[in-house]
Amino acid sequence: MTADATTPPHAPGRLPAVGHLMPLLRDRLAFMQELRSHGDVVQIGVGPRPVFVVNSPELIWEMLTAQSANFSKGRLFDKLRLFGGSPLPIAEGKQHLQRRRLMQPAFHRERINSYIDRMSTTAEAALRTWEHGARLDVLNELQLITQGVVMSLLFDSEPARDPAQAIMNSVDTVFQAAIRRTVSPVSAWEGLPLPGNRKLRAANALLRRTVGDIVTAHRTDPGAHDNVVSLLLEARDEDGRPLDDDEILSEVTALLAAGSETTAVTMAWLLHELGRNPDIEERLHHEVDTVLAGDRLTADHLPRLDYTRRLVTETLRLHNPGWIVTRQATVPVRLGTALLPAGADLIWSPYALHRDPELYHDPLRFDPDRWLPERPQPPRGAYIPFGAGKRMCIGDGFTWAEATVLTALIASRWTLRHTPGTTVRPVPAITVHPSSLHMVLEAREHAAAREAA
Ligand code: HEM
Repeated sequence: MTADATTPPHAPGRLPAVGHLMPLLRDRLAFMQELRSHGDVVQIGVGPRPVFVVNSPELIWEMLTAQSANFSKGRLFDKLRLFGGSPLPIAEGKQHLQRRRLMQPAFHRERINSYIDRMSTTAEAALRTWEHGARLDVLNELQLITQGVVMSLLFDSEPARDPAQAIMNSVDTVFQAAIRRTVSPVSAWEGLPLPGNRKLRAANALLRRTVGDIVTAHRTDPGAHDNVVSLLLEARDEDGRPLDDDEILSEVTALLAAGSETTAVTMAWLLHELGRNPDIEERLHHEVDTVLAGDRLTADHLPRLDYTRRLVTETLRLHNPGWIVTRQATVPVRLGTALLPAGADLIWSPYALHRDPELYHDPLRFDPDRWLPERPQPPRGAYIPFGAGKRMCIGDGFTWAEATVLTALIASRWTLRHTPGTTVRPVPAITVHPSSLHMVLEAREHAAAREAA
């Protein structure tokens, strides 16, 4: 270690015993963004617990790639064990590698192309229920759609709307409990029979029952399916051992949780931006009308939906669903000039990174054209909506396809208008979701007729 390596500085405003709990409770997102100005790695206090926030893109990249062996997933993921077991997002070491290898085939590019038809069918069924003039709870609706899409990947089928809503509410309850426990400085209350803990147990029981029924149905007729559950049922580890029901259940529940909320939130922000940027919406409509030309959307259309993809790229920058990703140092480490002891808790924030004014010109402006190839691109590590390295999101290709399909299908038929006087705020829970986002549906043929009149 060289002489200039030191313990990172404390962020200003730390109070005895509570640390930076006040700004974290008051406005977590503003606090995380403000930390950048205090250094590449900054120390904050979550109550008495020190946490190191990594702000520089080079060091985040280094932590996730070259030095990834020195870190475990950390506190947030530990709390996500509430979903049960040690599925892929939580598994460590050899177990992680084995599970990743096992699941990877389900996420190969060719497989994803084969899902596009299922994605369209699921989305179109939901869009057929939309009515001109109706006021839509955008996030809830998109959660149901994206959950349906992930279910079709996992099981080839979707539950009816009521069970789907119940599953979604349960996932939400577990997520909320995990984030509360991550930012809470004490954990003594976690095992007490409090209303929140009882609700958590009920939510978990419902998830395990519903998903368990589907797994059992697959077991009784294993050859009848070609999906992630059948892949997991056929899998064997190095010793030829199959996964047991609990392991399958926790993998499936984790994919359901990781894969629906994130994409739903991204799509909700995208529709919010379209609603307040009519010029961007018009360009999207033009592209979708030209490329689809009234045909059913297929995998062949996707590479030609250029503007749509830039729109998704920009949404994943400005409105990245992740505001906190955790790690824990398993050995003493050095990141840049920061020396961190073994056991140190670290976090990085995709949300704050993607809004860093040193990395992006006019960072708060929603501008899909900043991703035109002729424009200067941000440096390595500055745009990592899906993380990086061996723990990078396994669902990245799936998400690009799904978000492009959903955007194109919605834009080909619908315009969503904000209701006058609405203000939409970002709420940092497990993802950064929009506060209440209700929009009015306008069928495009009605909008065209209105403009012509
Ligand atoms: C907008 C959509 C999404 C975003 C922004 C997102 C983001 C992320 C990020 C940042 C990580 C890495 C976390 C870390 O480094 O600790 C991750 C991991 C993961 N994601 Fe996603 N994700 C999205 C969609 C999906 C989908 C659709 C699926 C599956 C259907 C999925 C499944 C997973 C899994 C299983 C992991 C753990 C991978 C591993 O540890 O090997 N995600 N995601």
